[in-house]
Amino acid sequence: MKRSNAIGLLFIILGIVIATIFQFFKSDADEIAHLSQTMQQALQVKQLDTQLNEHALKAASFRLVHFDHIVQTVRQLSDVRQSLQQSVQRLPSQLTQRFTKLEAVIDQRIDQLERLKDKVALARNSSNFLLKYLGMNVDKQSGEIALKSLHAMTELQAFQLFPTRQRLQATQDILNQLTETLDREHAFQIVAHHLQRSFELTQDISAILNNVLANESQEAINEFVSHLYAVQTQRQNLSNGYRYILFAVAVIIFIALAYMIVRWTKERHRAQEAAQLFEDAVDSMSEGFAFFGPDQKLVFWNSTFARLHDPLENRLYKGMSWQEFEDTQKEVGFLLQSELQKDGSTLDLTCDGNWMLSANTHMHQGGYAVVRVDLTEQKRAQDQLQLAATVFQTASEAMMVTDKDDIIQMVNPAFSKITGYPEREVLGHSPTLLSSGHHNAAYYKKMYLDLQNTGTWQGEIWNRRKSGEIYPEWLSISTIYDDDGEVLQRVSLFTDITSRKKSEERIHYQANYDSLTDLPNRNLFKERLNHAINMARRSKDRLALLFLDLDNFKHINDTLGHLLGDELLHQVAQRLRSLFRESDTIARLSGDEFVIIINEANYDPDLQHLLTRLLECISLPYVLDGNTAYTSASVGATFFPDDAQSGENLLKNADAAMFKAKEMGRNTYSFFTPEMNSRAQERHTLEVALHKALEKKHFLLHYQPIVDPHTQTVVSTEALVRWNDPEKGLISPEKFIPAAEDTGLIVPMGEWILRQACADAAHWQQEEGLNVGVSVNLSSRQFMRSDIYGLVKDVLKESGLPASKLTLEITESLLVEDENEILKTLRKLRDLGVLLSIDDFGTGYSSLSYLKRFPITTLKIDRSFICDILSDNEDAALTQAILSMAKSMNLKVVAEGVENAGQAEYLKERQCDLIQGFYYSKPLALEDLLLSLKQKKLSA
Ligand SMILES: Nc1nc2c(ncn2[C@@H]2O[C@@H]3COP(=O)(O)O[C@H]4[C@@H](O)[C@H](n5cnc6c(=O)[nH]c(N)nc65)O[C@@H]4COP(=O)(O)O[C@H]3[C@H]2O)c(=O)[nH]1
Repeated sequence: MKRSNAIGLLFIILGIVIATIFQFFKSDADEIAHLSQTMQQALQVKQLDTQLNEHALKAASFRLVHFDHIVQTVRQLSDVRQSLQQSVQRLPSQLTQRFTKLEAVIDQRIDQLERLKDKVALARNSSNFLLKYLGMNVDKQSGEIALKSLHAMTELQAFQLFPTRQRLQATQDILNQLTETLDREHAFQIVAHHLQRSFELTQDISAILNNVLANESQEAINEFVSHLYAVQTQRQNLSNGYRYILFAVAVIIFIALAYMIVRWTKERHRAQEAAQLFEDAVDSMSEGFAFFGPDQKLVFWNSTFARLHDPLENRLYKGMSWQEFEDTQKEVGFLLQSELQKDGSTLDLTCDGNWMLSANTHMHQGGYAVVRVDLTEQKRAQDQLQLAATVFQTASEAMMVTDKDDIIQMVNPAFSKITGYPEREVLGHSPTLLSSGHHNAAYYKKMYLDLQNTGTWQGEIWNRRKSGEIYPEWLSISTIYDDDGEVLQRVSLFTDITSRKKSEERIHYQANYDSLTDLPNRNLFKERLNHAINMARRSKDRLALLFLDLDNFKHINDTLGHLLGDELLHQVAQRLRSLFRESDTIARLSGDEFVIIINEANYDPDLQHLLTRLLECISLPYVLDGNTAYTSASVGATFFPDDAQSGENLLKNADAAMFKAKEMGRNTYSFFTPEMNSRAQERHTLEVALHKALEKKHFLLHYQPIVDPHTQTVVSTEALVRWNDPEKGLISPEKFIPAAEDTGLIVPMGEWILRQACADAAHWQQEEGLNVGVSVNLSSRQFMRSDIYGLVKDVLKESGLPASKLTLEITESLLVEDENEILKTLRKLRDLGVLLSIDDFGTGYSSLSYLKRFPITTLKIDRSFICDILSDNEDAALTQAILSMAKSMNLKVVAEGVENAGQAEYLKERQCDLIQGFYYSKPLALEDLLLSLKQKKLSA
């Protein structure tokens, strides 16, 4: 029997016992209560009986005026007797018998009382009669008789009051005497008769009273009561006995119950412990486990099961049906994939990326044991293993696994590809078969020690391929240890870094060398200079730094083109190399600037001699693609530690000295002196001031008219920037434009100039009604460094100036830069309708072919040709050639720098389209220009 059933049965029995006991006690209590009630009734009977005695006594002694009390008491007695009769019926038969007896006695007693009442009533009537009679007839008789009658009456009454034997005799005697007397006195015979009668009645009353008082009833009642008491006591004792027994039974049951409860509690506790142990054990299982009972309801699941079903979001609950469990899984899309296995289990992929093996076993008692094995890690490991195998097979890095004795166990295809050794030729061999002999024993010893100490080593190593070729590789070795910390295997990974080394070298070269001359560039120069300074500081030597700038290189570049310019630079570098020692550093800083670091240099004549030779060497003719070109150099020289302590300052010094050499007429050298610093300082100050001036808007524009000599009308103007310094007044652009270009300030400055010029021209066009255009100079650097097309488009839109009224003046040097980009931008500008003019035409690159490619509209002949046009045949011829060529190419020509009428006339005669120069007007402030234009004061 199951424990729960046993407990149920026990409680049922207990309930029955308790109910029976309760019933028993209830009936027992009823019975006892009934007995006690009967007893009370019996005592009441006894009490009434006693009262009846008293009433009888009083009645017999004629002390009762009436018999109401007797009647009432008799009635009460009858009622109580009736109740008692009913009560007695439920009592044992012995009591019934006694009660029957009692009833008879009571009946008898009531009879006696009835008789007593009658007798007493008769006696009292007789007495009353006698008294009345005597009272009425006392005068008719002798006093003796009356007295005797009264005496007899008195005696009689005394007897009635105290009916003793003596008094009976005495009363009898008196009555006898009276009777005798009365016989003679006939009139009083009736008295005698009544006295006799009263006497007899009194005797009867006394007899009845005696019977009444004989206490038969009391005896009967007492007997009944004592029996009743005995029954009650017996019943009480019996009840007590039962109580004790029941108490004992209750105690036994209670002890038994307590024992059972304690046992059950212990067993339950043990069962709970066992269940807990089971749950803990199941809970600690790495497998997920859940149990659905025979009713298909979820009874239990462990934490692994909960974790694996995490996406169900705590929707598992005790009592959940199998169907509900499956529906919930579907609802949340728990299973992404499920593969049936041979053993009936399934390999599932869950929506949170876990893999698990699921088996649902149907129990023979019904229900399911649901087991989930988390295979995520295993799957991952498997995948990783597969990945590792794939990586091993497909990696471009060579991999080699050696055992603890340094014997090759595994190599991958990349190993064979790099080393040229197929796997079978290296397995079982030592990696030393790859040794190139490039490294000494110390190198390998260091590697071995590192591996022993840290388990890893990495670095560059040169090995030998099967073909015998030596190559560099980047090798990383790591060690795998066993559980005891002993070396198990070593894994070596290496890549062939031949090409990387080459590209590193290339990158290093590009970062540090000038590709045109193969000389160190500014970067490497700085490094070398600092190194040389440190060395010189240590060895307390002096070093010299030379700054060399080619004279008129720009001109050569412009005239011969940049390819030949480059060739010239290349040849200069070769000449420099041939002049200086290997230990000296020759570097190209930029363009035509070279620097030379001379270690252990002295002011001695040797250095001066070297400098002279340097100048001579540079000024020798250069043959460039069949053309002979000449150049010279200006060289500045400075010394460490005499002139400066740092590389930066040394370079500044050498630069300043080179400027000095330029000032000295070029093709010469100059040694740095402290005064030269002030010049460099000046340039720096200029740069700072320019920044400030731009911020504070200290620039303004002057406009120089461009005149059509044939009509003598102003067709356009050239905008020329001025720096209006609050202290120095107007400063010429030639003094600050180069600095603005060097610092990049030319970009914001040029933007401002273009905006202002277009705004002014739009003003005089629209407000003043002057149909005059404007030309704006665009510096090559400004052109290269900003989005000129976007700027021009915006500015035209903003100002409202027609594009055809804007001419952009560019220099020839711009056209030889990055041709394609420039061409694209110029074409876009031209498409806008803007005119494009080549400034300073004739001074630069003399190939005219670009004029065809670029959308140029105007050529501006440089004023250096105009100024001697009347005296110099060459200038005149060149001007003529430009004019003819322009005409044939349909280009307009502006001659600038025209200072006199002769020049103007000359140009006009040769069909020069436009003229600009002091002859017509100097550059004017806006107001002055407007005034002149309005007054048409432009003709010379
Ligand atoms: N001796 C002489 N000179 C004459 C005569 N007619 C005009 N000039 C001067 O020649 C220069 C013409 O400008 P440029 O060739 O573009 O040469 C300009 C131009 O290259 C540059 N420059 C001036 N303004 C700007 C500007 O707004 N932007 C840029 N990027 N450069 C500018 O500064 C250079 C010098 O400008 P300026 O000093 O204004 O000098 C102006 C002008 O004053 C003449 O009959 N005789």
